[in-house]
Amino acid sequence: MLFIIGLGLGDERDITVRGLEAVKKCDKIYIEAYTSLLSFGLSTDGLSTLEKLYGRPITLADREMVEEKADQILSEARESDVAFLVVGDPFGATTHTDLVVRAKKLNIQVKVIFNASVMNAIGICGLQLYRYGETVSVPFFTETWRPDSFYGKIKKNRSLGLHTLCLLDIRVKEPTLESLCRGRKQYEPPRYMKINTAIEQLLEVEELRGESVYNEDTHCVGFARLGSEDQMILAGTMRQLLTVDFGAPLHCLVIVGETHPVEEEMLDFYKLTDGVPRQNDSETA
Ligand SMILES: C[S@@+](CC[C@H](N)C(=O)[O-])C[C@H]1O[C@@H](n2cnc3c(N)ncnc32)[C@H](O)[C@@H]1O
Repeated sequence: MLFIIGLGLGDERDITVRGLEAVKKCDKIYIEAYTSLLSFGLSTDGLSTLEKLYGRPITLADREMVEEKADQILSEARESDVAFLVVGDPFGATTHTDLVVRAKKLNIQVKVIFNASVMNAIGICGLQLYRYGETVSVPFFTETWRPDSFYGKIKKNRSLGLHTLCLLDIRVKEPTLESLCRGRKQYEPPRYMKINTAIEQLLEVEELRGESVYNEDTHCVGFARLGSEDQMILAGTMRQLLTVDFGAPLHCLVIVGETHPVEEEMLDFYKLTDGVPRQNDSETA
């Protein structure tokens, strides 16, 4: 049996009771480590807090492993109970449907155990989840690659008065250009996009495309480390948020659409007034 288990957003204590029970009875445990940040952490003694909690070793499944060695995970799941852990929810933002489809085609039983996702945690700012349009991803721009497909989607959402969740790029285990040329893999240090970079890139694209989809005065909400004790949530214009230090990753950004008075009332608590938020939200984590 293949158990696909959501770990939630904060730390190792956010696994559900049902999830923990499943992990404890599995013969092998993998953790997906490329679409989210392990604030759950691999500690310096080499044993992660998760491994301590479960009393079991965990294999880090990076993108290469999940994409190239899924067969190994699946053949183990055919013979025994295997846990595949995902930070957040297994089907929140990053869908692990590929693994599920492959398992089902091989007649391997799959059990999914849900958890909180960034997709619902953003509800804390008061913007109603059912008033969002399509979620977009903002990739890191390079000198030669500046993809802007998010722009059309944001335009559509805004034309309908809907909010837009922007998920920000994560670069983990990216091979260096040099190593690709030499055929021997070496990796860039991990990079997590900050809200400031995302806003810079969004404004750059607006400048280039010029379709007046948003501008520096457009209202947004920035979120950092949702679900952690020190989560940070601030509402302000793009200009205001551009200079805020949101601290350590992970970050995401919401571009606010048309608001209902009830949404406004809640959002007000997170608004920057004279550069200072009315409320620090860490106590609600
Ligand atoms: C591809 S999604 C992974 C979603 C995860 N499976 C879930 O259900 O939450 C990763 C992106 O979501 C956003 N994100 C994930 N966790 C976050 C958190 N705790 N606080 C703020 N943003 C977060 C970041 O923009 C990050 O790059």
